[in-house]
Amino acid sequence: MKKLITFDLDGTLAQTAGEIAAAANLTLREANLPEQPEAVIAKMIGHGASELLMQLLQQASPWLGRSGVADWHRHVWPLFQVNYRATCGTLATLYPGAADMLARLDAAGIRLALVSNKEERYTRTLLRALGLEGRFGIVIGGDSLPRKKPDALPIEYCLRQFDVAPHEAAHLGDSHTDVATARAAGVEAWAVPHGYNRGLDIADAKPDFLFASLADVAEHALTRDCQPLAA
Ligand SMILES: O=C(O)COP(=O)(O)O
Ligand SMILES: [Mg+2]
Repeated sequence: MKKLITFDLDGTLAQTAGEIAAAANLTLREANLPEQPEAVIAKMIGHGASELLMQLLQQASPWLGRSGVADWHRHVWPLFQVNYRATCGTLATLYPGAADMLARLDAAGIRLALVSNKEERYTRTLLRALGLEGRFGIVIGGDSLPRKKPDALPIEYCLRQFDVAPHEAAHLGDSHTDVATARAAGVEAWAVPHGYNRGLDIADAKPDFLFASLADVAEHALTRDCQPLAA
């Protein structure tokens, strides 16, 4: 049994595309730029809010005029922060089985940590809204440490804090970034297919285990009995 499991948030534990798209489209409207469908914005999730705005502006480049994307980002980032602060945690929902999986792992004595690329202030707001405040021994956002996923640092930090060796740990995520982070830190890469991953098939990232559901993750973590989709 693993001693520590680190979890990605968006696309792994929670569906957040709706509230991120709402904040993004309100911001685009305020900036007189064309709105984007939620499905397009969902593919930009996974690198934090600031980078998502950068991608939105790159997409809008035909409408940006003479100012570059970086200038626009400086101008629009304060608006986006106001809007995301207002929507963060209002529309997001946990994927089925998320709360139960975490409770079961916690009860079994497995250390739990949250490693998201979302800025820490939004990460904490979201966890509170989802009823997961206090569930994780460590919460790391994209701006908590000098480097974020796919750098190994956030997971290495958790390993150090809990005094756990890499082979005793796993990272569960929804994206290529999560698999790459797990690899860089030397922990097992676990994945779920229900998330965002830029619209690509997460199986292509070759995680060590790919689970059909969060209930299967708990079953595997506790008994190693569950048959993953791929190994
Ligand atoms: O893009 C985000 O806001 C965060 O994404 P993550 O939780 O999947 O790392
Ligand atoms: Mg994710």
